[in-house]
Amino acid sequence: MAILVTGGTGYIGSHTIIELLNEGHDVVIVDNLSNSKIEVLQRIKQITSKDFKFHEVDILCKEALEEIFIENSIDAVIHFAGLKAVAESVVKPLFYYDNNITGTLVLCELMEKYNVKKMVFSSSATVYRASNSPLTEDSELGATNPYGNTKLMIEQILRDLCISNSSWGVTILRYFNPIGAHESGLVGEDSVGIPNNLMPYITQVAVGKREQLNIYGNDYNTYDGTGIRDYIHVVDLAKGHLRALNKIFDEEKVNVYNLGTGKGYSVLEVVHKFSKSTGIDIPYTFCNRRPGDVEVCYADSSKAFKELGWKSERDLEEMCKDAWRWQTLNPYGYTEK
Ligand SMILES: NC(=O)c1ccc[n+]([C@@H]2O[C@H](COP(=O)([O-])OP(=O)(O)OC[C@H]3O[C@@H](n4cnc5c(N)ncnc54)[C@H](O)[C@@H]3O)[C@@H](O)[C@H]2O)c1
Ligand SMILES: O=c1ccn([C@@H]2O[C@H](COP(=O)(O)OP(=O)(O)O[C@H]3O[C@H](CO)[C@H](O)[C@H](O)[C@H]3O)[C@@H](O)[C@H]2O)c(=O)[nH]1
Repeated sequence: MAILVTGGTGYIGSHTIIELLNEGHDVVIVDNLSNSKIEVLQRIKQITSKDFKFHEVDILCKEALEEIFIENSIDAVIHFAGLKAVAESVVKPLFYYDNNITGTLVLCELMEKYNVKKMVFSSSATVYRASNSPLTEDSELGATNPYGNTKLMIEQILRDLCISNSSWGVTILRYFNPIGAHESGLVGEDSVGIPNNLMPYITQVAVGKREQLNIYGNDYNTYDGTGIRDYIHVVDLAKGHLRALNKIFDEEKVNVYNLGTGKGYSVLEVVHKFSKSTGIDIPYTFCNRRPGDVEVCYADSSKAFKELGWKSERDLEEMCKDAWRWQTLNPYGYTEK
């Protein structure tokens, strides 16, 4: 198939493209490089020895995006492009609503115009109220910040599109906490500035870029007091997209799947596993809870296994080792320094 990948130079997109190319798909990438680096394209080529197309285009720019639909015969779209920093979304809601929602509307309008009505969409576990883990796809929904609202709104837009015309087919994937990197150490997460997320912060402490990890809260009602999440290896997550692609041509128009491991780990467990896997101690200090954080969040991913034949295969140790390999081989990410 020929797949248009929006946001394809980003963290999850780049890993997914490697899997798509390895399975023989044709790939056209569109990304405005607002949160990614062009160097990743060389790395993908190095790993796969395959060619693909790249367009530096903002998906809000309808004319430029339309050119891509005119020039390429596309079968389906995997839509990763979006802004994802929760705290930033609280400060800049209009920026987030515009980029994520207007961007999706422009994309869908062109998909309809050029009769490309099949999409896999990146949603998030953040759409759940998250009070009752394990979370199934039917758990109660509700977002607490503009970023989460954009995901919920886009899910609704895609549902309405499928109701409007039966030739639309959409698979919504709700990711839990992707971490790790490609085993080659050539492709990984290149956080801009101070990382918000746990694993990139840990690896930056390990490499000496940051002094210590701040653990946000040790007074949660969990066995060691720290928050529990469902960490999933980014390569397992990427592989889930290939299984999801088969589903968009199905009878059922909208399908929703959790992509997680089904297992929750506390912050302290992740820190200890990282130290054990790499031999590096991570100094940490406990501080206040981070506003908006939930206590426990992990997936019931049995639906993805039943219907897509997908399940995660890599364990926490592999996630830590791969994240560390990426960090040590690329202390400054994709840039030299
Ligand atoms: N990483 C996570 O923890 C996580 C969890 C759940 C859901 N998601 C979702 O998965 C998707 C991919 O996440 P990621 O971690 O790879 O993020 P990322 O920031 O690494 O990748 C997103 C890519 O989209 C591009 N982009 C953003 N706005 C664009 C626009 N208007 N036009 C063109 N390109 C644009 C960015 O430059 C970036 O390369 C996002 O939609 C994100 O919300 C991520
Ligand atoms: O420096 C840090 C960073 C994180 N944490 C803790 O580590 C856990 C994981 O935090 P992350 O920021 O890595 O991940 P979140 O679960 O908070 O959020 C991520 O996963 C969600 C899906 O579950 C959403 O997609 C969200 O956008 C994405 O950032 C939380 O308990 C958090 O409090 C720390 O203690 N110190």
